[in-house]
Amino acid sequence: MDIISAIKNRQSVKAALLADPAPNDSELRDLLEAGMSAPDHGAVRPWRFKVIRGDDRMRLADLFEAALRAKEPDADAEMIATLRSKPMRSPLIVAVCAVITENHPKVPPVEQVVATACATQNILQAIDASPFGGVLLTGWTAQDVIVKEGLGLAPKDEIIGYLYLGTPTETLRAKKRPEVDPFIETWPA
Ligand SMILES: Cc1cc2nc3c(=O)[nH]c(=O)nc-3n(C[C@H](O)[C@H](O)[C@H](O)COP(=O)(O)O)c2cc1C
Repeated sequence: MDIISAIKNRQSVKAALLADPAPNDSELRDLLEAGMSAPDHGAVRPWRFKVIRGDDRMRLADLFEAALRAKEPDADAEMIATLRSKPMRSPLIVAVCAVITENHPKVPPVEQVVATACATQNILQAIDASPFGGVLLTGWTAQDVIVKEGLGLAPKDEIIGYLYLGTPTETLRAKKRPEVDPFIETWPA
């Protein structure tokens, strides 16, 4: 497939449809390397990839639970169990983070977030071109300071999302994408 068709046909795979085998360390490195060609004002390289594999997903579940208990002391067992189950859906998670350089003379925090998002998209595109599948998910935990701290981040930093990875258990059906024309305007009108 040519590159333009590959971009137009990329799609995510539901986390629950991602099973073993997940990319091994070498395969994952190759996928993450696609992030290195993201546009990046000032070459700040704000992205960090926290790899959480196999049983270590339980540690992420522990962190999510601690954050929930702090946020909602009355959280019941069902809420806790639902949250804890999230990281267990796929065999491998990469928390894609932006470590923000504050007071950068040229590159405001929003541009560092955008650069990390661009890196994420490159990685999603690489995943789509591989035998593996992936999806970027967030939820409230991505903004939570306890989760950030547990992942080794400061409150100023951002969790762009949790990239769930594995091998798709179903063949994907092509998705219909929106027509681009409604999104195009000539300015000034
Ligand atoms: C920053 C970000 C966070 C997202 N978080 C969620 C999420 O928490 N839950 C969800 O169902 N989709 C979320 N999505 C959307 C999915 O990643 C995905 O794009 C969506 O399932 C549609 O699939 P597609 O990529 O094939 O169009 C998020 C997307 C982005 C860019």
